[in-house]
Amino acid sequence: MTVRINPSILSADFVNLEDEVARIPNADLLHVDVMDNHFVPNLTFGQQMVGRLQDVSRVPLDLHLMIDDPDRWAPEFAETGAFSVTFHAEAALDVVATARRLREIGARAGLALKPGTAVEPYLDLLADFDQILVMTVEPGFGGQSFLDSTMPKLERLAERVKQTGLDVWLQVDGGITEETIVRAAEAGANTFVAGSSVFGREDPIAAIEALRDAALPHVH
Ligand SMILES: O=C(CO)[C@H](O)[C@H](O)COP(=O)(O)O
Ligand SMILES: [Co+2]
Repeated sequence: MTVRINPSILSADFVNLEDEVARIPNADLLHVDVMDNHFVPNLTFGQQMVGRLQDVSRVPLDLHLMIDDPDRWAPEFAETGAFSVTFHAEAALDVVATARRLREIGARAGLALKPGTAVEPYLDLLADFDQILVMTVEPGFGGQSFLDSTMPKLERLAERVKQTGLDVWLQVDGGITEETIVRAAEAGANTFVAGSSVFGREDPIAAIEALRDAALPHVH
């Protein structure tokens, strides 16, 4: 069974990012939250910054785009060489065309769903995606509490992934701790984003391993 732990740089010290990135050598991917102050009420990184993070990180980048017009911008972020690019279904005009562009550029294509967004319209589109991100908090800020109400959506996705035999990673993001990671793993997640419970700890390497150990017995 595979458990992926992707620390979110949103909870790191923004004036020491190169040092912060070096604190998580045992992470699977570095989760980078791109926010445009329109899709969410917060502003973080642009392409130039993402490109520099890519240069200094030995861990590949997992971009989470919380931006308007991903049809236009997601491919441009993929051009930075990111390992995966995940955009929000609520913001996109054509989720399949955008996913195909990402794959053409060489990035894994991800689709994110806010807590209130239904999964049903996307269940037949899984073949076009490499991962689905079920947001377990409202996007915009780190340090919020995990929403259990999102777990049925994850269960439905896990069931469909199993039925189809597709290799689609199921990611959760928001409020992941050593306790909530168990519930998310039981519901079908295998890829876990953690901001405050990694970068907020004195020993992020140990925090990553603790999360991994907590999830491992429960992933499907
Ligand atoms: O996408 C995000 C917020 O929109 C972040 O990735 C997420 O909130 C991580 O932070 P924490 O683990 O502290 O909840
Ligand atoms: Co995120």
